[in-house]
Amino acid sequence: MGENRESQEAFVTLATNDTYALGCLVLAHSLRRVGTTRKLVVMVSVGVSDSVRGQLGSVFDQIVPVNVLDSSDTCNLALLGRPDLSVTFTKFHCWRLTQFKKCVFMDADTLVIRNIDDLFDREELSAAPDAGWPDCFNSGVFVFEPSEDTYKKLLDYAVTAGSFDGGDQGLLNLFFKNWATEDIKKHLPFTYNVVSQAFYSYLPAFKQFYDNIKVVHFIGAVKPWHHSFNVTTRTVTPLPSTGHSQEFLQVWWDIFMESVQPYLDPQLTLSFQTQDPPPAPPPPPITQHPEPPPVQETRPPSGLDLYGHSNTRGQPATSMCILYPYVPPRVEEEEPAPGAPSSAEVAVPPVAVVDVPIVYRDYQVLETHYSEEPLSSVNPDLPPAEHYLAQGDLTPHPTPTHGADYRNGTPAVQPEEGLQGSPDIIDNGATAEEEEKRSVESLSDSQAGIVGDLANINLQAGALESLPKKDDRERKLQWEQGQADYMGIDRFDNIKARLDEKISQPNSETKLATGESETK
Ligand SMILES: O=c1ccn([C@@H]2O[C@H](COP(=O)(O)OP(=O)(O)O[C@H]3O[C@H](CO)[C@@H](O)[C@H](O)[C@H]3O)[C@@H](O)[C@H]2O)c(=O)[nH]1
Ligand SMILES: [Mn+2]
Repeated sequence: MGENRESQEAFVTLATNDTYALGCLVLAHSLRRVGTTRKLVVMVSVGVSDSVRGQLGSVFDQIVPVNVLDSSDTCNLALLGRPDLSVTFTKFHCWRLTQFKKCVFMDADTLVIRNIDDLFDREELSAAPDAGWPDCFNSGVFVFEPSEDTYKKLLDYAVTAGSFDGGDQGLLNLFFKNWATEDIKKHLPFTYNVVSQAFYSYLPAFKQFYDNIKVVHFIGAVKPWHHSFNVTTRTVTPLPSTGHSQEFLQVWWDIFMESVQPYLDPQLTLSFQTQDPPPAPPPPPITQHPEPPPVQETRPPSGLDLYGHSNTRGQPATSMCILYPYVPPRVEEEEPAPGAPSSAEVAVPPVAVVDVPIVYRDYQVLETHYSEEPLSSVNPDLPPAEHYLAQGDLTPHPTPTHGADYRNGTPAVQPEEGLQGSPDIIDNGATAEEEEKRSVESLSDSQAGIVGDLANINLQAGALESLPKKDDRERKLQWEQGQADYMGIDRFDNIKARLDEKISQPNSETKLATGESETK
């Protein structure tokens, strides 16, 4: 493979704000770790601060500024009447990277587990099937050939045809409409874009092909950076009902903690805080932009609910609270004074809250087959959400496992270890239940943004579980028809627990248990 070819091919990603840029940083480091020989390019819009751009520059070969809506472009002028599609079209700017012959676009919420440079042997438009509708491709990973002409055609098409899902994926699937039937070589194996639903929708396949997984894609409204991370146990606590796999969340966080977090500009972190800022950490090793730009006050506007979070589910959402944890840079621990609590004993809660527009479809599993009520309306007969918060009912069955240890050069994923069930004891001696309670109690109002939202989800789930149970056979039938009760008995953590149980008994038949938990 000539060096020339390698310099003409690139992985491309996109961030329109600092939060997604964190994802881009982890993605780029994951690509470097598997030894890619291709260029890394990130497209950024004005929403990405100078400070974060500086950090992007340390791992990407090129940072390409793009406009969300460029009024100097005649095609884009037509789009001014369609602000809903503006972020969508930002992705299409990748076709303008004509300094490259071939590229692979990757969403900021993807994570590379194994080398995927062989993708450059594929043609435009190659992509993997979408788990939700396999005759469509998922637009989180795709091979394309940059061309101004294609870019213009895409925009023209967008203005006339529009996108059936309001996002780029709907539009790209209409534009490349022969993908499903024309050329099987353009169907990437699913292992090049394993979306989170796969972890619970087809567990035997997940287990069978686990070793081949090359790219994990954390689709949906809840992203890896929304989770909280315990600096003592160095484990991430999965949020319920996202479908994200614990072990891949852990891989994401291991990379974040190792290669991204220590270099974040502390002033940037502080500028996002709304309440109770923690003591300022020492300056990070890299500060490329000593004067960060002024960042808008992000205190939640009035009119939001108890948790400072607008409950807009079911309506086109305009903003949500996004959390990412403040974790102090790793410093050599001094001997703690005898009896004094070590700072490392306390789980560091998330503190940052920023407003981020949501224009993408919400994959969070919110549908239910029991309730007629839209989930956005909370049942007034139920206890208030604080009741559930007080009971620590947010993460019912955390199953901490340890992910890959890149630092020791061990493989990115160790399937046997990862797939085995994990003890319910967290490293520091607390039981999972205690740990969970403590982490919930330690949340301040500002931090409760997304947690409050998830509390509402659980509130619904709690209500559903108290309803009379449906006939088992009927439910099994529903499962087979793809109508699993994701909010209740078929919740991801329930299924995972059952799977763990099966796996820990290797001779027993592994099957999807959809009925009552079996008696043994
Ligand atoms: O405010 C935003 C939103 C999105 N993005 C970028 O756009 C990508 C797509 O958004 P994402 O939140 O990852 O969407 P998904 O949850 O993955 O949802 C699906 O639907 C999207 C819209 O059709 C497609 O872009 C995705 O590839 C597809 O997986 C992100 O990864 C980022 O690179 C931003 O930079 N800022
Ligand atoms: Mn995505």
